[in-house]
Amino acid sequence: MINIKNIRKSFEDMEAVKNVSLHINKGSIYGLLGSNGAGKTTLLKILAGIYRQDSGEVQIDNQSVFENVQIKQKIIFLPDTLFFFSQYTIKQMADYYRSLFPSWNEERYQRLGEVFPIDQNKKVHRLSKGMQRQVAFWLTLSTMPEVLILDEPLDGLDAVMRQKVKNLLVQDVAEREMTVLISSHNLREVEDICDHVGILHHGEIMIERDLDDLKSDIHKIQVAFKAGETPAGFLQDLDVLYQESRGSVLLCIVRGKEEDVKDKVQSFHPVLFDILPLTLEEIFIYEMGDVGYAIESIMV
Ligand SMILES: Nc1ncnc2c1ncn2[C@@H]1O[C@H](COP(=O)(O)OP(=O)(O)OP(=O)(O)O)[C@@H](O)[C@H]1O
Repeated sequence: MINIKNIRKSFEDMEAVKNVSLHINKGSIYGLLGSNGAGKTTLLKILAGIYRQDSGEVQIDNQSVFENVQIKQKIIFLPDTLFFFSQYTIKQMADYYRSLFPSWNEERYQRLGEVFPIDQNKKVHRLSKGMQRQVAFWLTLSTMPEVLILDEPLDGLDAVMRQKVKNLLVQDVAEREMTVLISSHNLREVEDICDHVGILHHGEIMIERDLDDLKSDIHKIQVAFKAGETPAGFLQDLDVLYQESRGSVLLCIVRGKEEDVKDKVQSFHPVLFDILPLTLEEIFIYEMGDVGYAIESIMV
């Protein structure tokens, strides 16, 4: 559905996106993660047709996005800094969206008024930051987008509202195969809804995988040996991303299939051995460490 091929984008002499390729299937929720300044927002804006890439292709349903009005009516980009016309009420903003998007669904708009309990006659600018974000989702989801591009989408929402919004997103994906691309630093928030993740660093995609596959391929192990000494060859046998000693216990983050890691560790006859899954946040931290993003003593 979304195909990005070898795109590059520079701002003056600074290359923000370097030869990025991505494929996002229809009906999937893709988490775009990355360090500060990695190029996430630039990539999202290229995909939304706001920026034009310097080279490469960006296609949705096999059509180029930039200056393509038809495709742009199917996409909504919700930036981290929201825009509303000053002086407009929610109702007036809804009129504007209604005129802009042929796919606007009035029944959905009215139903979502129960999820977002805000008076439609209120001026959007006078609402709190979190309430403005609720309005943004209210209007956005009423347009029934085929592709939803979200930059830090849950910022400012309270815990109940975050859950409600996540449920609405998942519901639209399940019921009408909406495709969602989310960029967020809040990995705990995106972990439970994304099915794919891509990690961007210095403008390049480091990892792009199905989230379950990614999680099944990286583990935290705690291991200790008789006499407190790590046997020669133990670490060389494993694909270690990070290691730290705590007394006689060695803590490691290792890549590999769980069964293979278990077999290798057990062949060294440890007196203590635990293998634990990692959260997406931990995977992100250790993968970033592997490409030289400083991590020290952050084992959790
Ligand atoms: N309009 C612009 N003009 C010049 N440089 C820009 C512009 N927009 C982004 N950049 C630069 O491009 C790089 C990538 O920025 P971008 O906003 O895409 O990163 P990001 O991954 O979204 O970062 P963050 O997580 O901090 O929001 C940064 O070095 C930034 O300074």
